[in-house]
Amino acid sequence: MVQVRDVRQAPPRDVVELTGVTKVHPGGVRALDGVSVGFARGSFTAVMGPSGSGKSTLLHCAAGLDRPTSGRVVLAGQDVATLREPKLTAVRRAHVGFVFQSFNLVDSLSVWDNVLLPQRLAGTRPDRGWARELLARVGLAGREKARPGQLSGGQQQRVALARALAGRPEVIFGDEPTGALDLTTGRDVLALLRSFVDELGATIVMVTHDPAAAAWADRAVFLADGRIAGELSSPSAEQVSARMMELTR
Ligand SMILES: Nc1ncnc2c1ncn2[C@@H]1O[C@H](COP(=O)(O)OP(=O)(O)OP(=O)(O)O)[C@@H](O)[C@H]1O
Repeated sequence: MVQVRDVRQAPPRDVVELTGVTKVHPGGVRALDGVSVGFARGSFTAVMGPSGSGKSTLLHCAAGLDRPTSGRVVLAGQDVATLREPKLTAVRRAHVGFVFQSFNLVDSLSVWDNVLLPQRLAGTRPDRGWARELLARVGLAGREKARPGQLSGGQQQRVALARALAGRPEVIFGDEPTGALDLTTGRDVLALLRSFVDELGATIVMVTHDPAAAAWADRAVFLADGRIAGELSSPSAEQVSARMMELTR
């Protein structure tokens, strides 16, 4: 019998979907081994796992920064695993926002120009009203003219958060976004990420080593030896720590 899906009960569409993704790095390291995982629109996912388990490789493949050896990566409706440059860069610029551990702001540009830079690179007209709203939301209204070097680490990361969302991307990837921040500042950044999801409908995928950071997510996905090793929904820091202990045993 042909199954017809009832669209009224359709689950939220995955913004990013990896199917059977394997990545063998130069030198023969199999960093990902048949990974299948999806990230639903409007969700916040933490990707966790022991050192060397493939978290960064997963993030890079999911974001179209790296190409898998085999498998499919559908991002915003396109299989980025097979796209060639410059189309791949164009898709990434149009649909993906990034937040890194080391902020990655351009020191020679003002806060304002940093926030608008991805849209300018993508060749789209920056939405200045939205950028202003985002800077206010992250607590930096009035600091548009400052240079990154004049700001604290927490403030720089908040500029990066506004930048990540300024182009209204389909998904924001975070690579240890709180890794360089102290506890309180890191918590502020996580609260902002949470509010982006809850209040603005953003989709966030964040690699982290920190169980307390993962507890801000709707879901924690675990990797071990390049494979999915389970997940937790609405995880607590204690549950995440316990799972990590099992994986590193
Ligand atoms: N560019 C590369 N060339 C060769 N090997 C690589 C490359 N990048 C990653 N690897 C290897 O792939 C495996 C997975 O690395 P990856 O950085 O994805 O793991 P990770 O879980 O993010 O680690 P960590 O938590 O230490 O950052 C490791 O064995 C690593 O040494």
